[in-house]
Amino acid sequence: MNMKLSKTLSTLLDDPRLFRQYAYVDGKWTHGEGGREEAVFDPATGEALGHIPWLEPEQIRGAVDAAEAAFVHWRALRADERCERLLAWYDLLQANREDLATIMTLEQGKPLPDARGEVEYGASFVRWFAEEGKRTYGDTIPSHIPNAALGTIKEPVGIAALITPWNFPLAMITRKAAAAMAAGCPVIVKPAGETPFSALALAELAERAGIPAGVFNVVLGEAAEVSRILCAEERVKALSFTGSTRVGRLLLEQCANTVKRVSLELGGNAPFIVGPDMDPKEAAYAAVAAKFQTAGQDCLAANRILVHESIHDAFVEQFAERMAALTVGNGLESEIDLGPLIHRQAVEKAASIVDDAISRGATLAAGDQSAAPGPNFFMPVLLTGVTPQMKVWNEENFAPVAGITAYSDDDQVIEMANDTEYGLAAYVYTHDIRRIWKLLRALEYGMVSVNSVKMTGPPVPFGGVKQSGLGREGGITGIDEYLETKYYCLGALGSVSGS
Ligand SMILES: NC(=O)c1ccc[n+]([C@@H]2O[C@H](COP(=O)([O-])OP(=O)(O)OC[C@H]3O[C@@H](n4cnc5c(N)ncnc54)[C@H](O)[C@@H]3O)[C@@H](O)[C@H]2O)c1
Ligand SMILES: N[C@@H](CC=O)C(=O)O
Repeated sequence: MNMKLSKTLSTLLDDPRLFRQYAYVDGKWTHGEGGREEAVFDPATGEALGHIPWLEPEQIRGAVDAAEAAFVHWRALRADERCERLLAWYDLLQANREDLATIMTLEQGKPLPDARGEVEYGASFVRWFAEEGKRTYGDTIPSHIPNAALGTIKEPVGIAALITPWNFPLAMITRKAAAAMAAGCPVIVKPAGETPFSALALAELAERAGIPAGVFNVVLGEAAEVSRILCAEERVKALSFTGSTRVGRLLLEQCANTVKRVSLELGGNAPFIVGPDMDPKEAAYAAVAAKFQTAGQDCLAANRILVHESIHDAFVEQFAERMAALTVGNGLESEIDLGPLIHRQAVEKAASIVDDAISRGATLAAGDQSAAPGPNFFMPVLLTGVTPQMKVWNEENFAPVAGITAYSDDDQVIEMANDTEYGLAAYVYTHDIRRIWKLLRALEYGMVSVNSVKMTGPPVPFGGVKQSGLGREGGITGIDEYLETKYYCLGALGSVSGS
């Protein structure tokens, strides 16, 4: 392990113990028994921030043993007792917000204000589910059987494996883990190899909050190997995955043998529809906000911007002006709007998407890559004349590449917007109530946001349709992913049971 570089990250923290370079299993910081490890890089500078061990298969199964043992006690706690421990975790997340944000900016690259926002956002799920755990009500069922009482109770499903991506390294964990833990389930988190340190800081704070050993575990290792073991394990009852549709499909297949509960939050290809009645400037500013957050590496990023032909040119002009004002640089510096992309392959993918669009007739309206401040940076790009034949239309570009297309009427834009295998989120900008209702109903998306860039938060049932996923996270439905419904029939009660 490179102590000099590790020291560099820890010296930036008020509490250096939040920077951990071990896995966390059964309440213990754990190294890999086979000596395998992986370096973690700052995408802004390319420097190694530290190293993480890869656990061996037996150690991954050891995490399942630990979770199995912890389940007995954790599920037996009253909901309000679990709530207290989760609220203590929430308080610690808030108290350590600045350090958590620094760790996140260093490993993920997003600007520090965005990282602070994500810590706040991630913590909000812990508070929400801490409370929601007290409301996992069952039902009373009017009996059709003589002298019987019927009903349901909710029980924790069991051990949950949580596999998460690098673009939101903290909130994608807490949205799952807090729901599972509030329901009474222990969790085994497998974070992305690019951003493990946020997950490990969460583990450190969970321990300080009094979450018992084995309830919150973080395993590290070769992604495909770890996932295969967790999916094959019969004792793991639920898998919740956030990441690409490609990997989501693989994991769904791998969970078939043990018939697990599977929740998938996968890729998006969000249309951003602008109606003819909109002020071009208002709509363009909103579209820039919906496109460039986290440098476009957001499942909710506006991927295809569809603008009514009557205001198309004015919209493009306003969009370009607003986009030109965005600053690109190291997220630790002040006044930065876009940090780096996660790694060099992401930059290469973005460049190939732009080249493909230009070769198929799109116009490069803005986006000079010679101004990029480093090899992992990609300057915002504006393409006009985008068509369905282009990758920028069909693929989730996950980069600061905006593609704009003109349309002529509502029926056409509905067809265009739905022309994708994805169905996560869609944006609609118009003040015409009839158009709003028509689009809202016709769009094949799990979430539709009208005249608002911000759409997420703890009360929201977050999730997609089509190949964007299965299930919902957050909201009153989020905890159901970790609960079984047990039906009971109490027979031979005598006439007192009523109906
Ligand atoms: N719908 C949502 O809520 C949501 C939220 C955030 C990100 N995402 C999606 O995530 C994607 C970007 O994240 P990413 O690049 O980290 O995704 P990814 O699918 O490459 O990786 C996600 C996780 O899966 C692991 N993984 C990678 N390859 C694997 C394999 N072969 N077998 C098992 N596990 C494997 C990774 O280590 C990581 O932990 C985008 O498609 C984005 O839209 C979706
Ligand atoms: N912004 C999304 C994460 C997608 O990448 C969220 O709020 O969950």
